[in-house]
Amino acid sequence: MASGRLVPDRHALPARRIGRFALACLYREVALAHKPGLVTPWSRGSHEDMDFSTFLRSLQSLRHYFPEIAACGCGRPDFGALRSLGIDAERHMLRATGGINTHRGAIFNLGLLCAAAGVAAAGRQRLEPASVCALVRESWGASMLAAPAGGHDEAGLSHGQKVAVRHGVGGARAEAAAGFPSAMAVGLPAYVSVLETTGDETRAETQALFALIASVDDTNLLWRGGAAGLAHAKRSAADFLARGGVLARDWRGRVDAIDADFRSRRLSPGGSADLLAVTLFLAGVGALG
Ligand SMILES: CC(C)(COP(=O)(O)OP(=O)(O)OC[C@H]1O[C@@H](n2cnc3c(N)ncnc32)[C@H](O[C@H]2O[C@H](COP(=O)(O)OP(=O)(O)OP(=O)(O)O)[C@@H](O)[C@H]2O)[C@@H]1O)[C@@H](O)C(=O)NCCC(=O)NCCS
Ligand SMILES: Nc1ncnc2[nH]cnc12
Repeated sequence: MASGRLVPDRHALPARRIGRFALACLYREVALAHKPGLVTPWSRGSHEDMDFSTFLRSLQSLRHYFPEIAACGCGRPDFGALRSLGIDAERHMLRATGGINTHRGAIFNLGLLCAAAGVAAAGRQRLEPASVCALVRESWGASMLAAPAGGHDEAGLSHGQKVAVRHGVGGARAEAAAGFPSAMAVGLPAYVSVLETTGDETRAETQALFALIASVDDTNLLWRGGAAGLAHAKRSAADFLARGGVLARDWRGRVDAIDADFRSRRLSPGGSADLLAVTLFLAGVGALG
């Protein structure tokens, strides 16, 4: 694939549509009311340093990034071109939030999916969940595993890298490099099944989030709670699902109880929240083509 950001004008419209849709998916994730340990419009969850307005500022700072990376995808870029857009976007986000990491995972995951949707749109291929995920895996999977991480502290390691070393998990990079197996095999089926049964977006989103928490090795949970924290969060989510999930009559009360428990343990499933936004993107990508 050739590197380069120059994009012919005929790609501007689909790229804008793809990028705006990614932003809308991120908005739906943070706006979802009942979530365990995560920021909502009414709660900081397990976070002292951010709230809903921090996320809105972050989204505002990313409004050009997603259309831009989708447009870049139309030119069939190599990973280096995408990476430099991603690192720029991280900088904008950190400036807008006063140094708080709201969307680093999403900049990476949804950035890659926007670029893949751009590749497909430019090649007049149908936009489908499996094909855009396969494009991410086949086009950039090997390069993203080989690239150094963007988020560094004084020791030069991101939180994700530190827990990868300690606990041997792959995190955001392994998920994207494999073509988003958690979103495809866990988040999307849970979302689609509840949406078909109930017609209720909120319940479908909540069920998908819990299915993801029950199955993903979320490096945020590992960072904050260690192996015991991750295991506890997975068990709580699996138990919620086993008792009927969002199809149970008292589901909101049960989510709120799990939220209180996560907050008391300072647990936050930020990686699963990002993968909920990825799931929503995949659920709607077919309508963008
Ligand atoms: C490739 C990078 C994304 C680097 O990833 P790395 O694995 O090195 O780790 P992190 O920098 O720690 O970030 C990865 C974030 O990905 C999310 N995530 C976690 N687990 C998974 C998973 N299994 N699958 C998918 N995604 C996952 C998660 O994001 C959320 O957490 C963020 C908050 O994190 P953190 O700052 O650690 O949180 P706090 O607990 O609040 O910290 P303290 O309060 O304790 O200080 C939040 O933003 C969510 O989004 C992970 O955190 C990337 O950094 C990189 O290389 N970027 C360069 C750009 C690039 O290459 N772009 C390519 C083209 S787009
Ligand atoms: N709603 C949310 N709360 C906390 N961290 C997150 N990372 C992504 N979405 C999040």
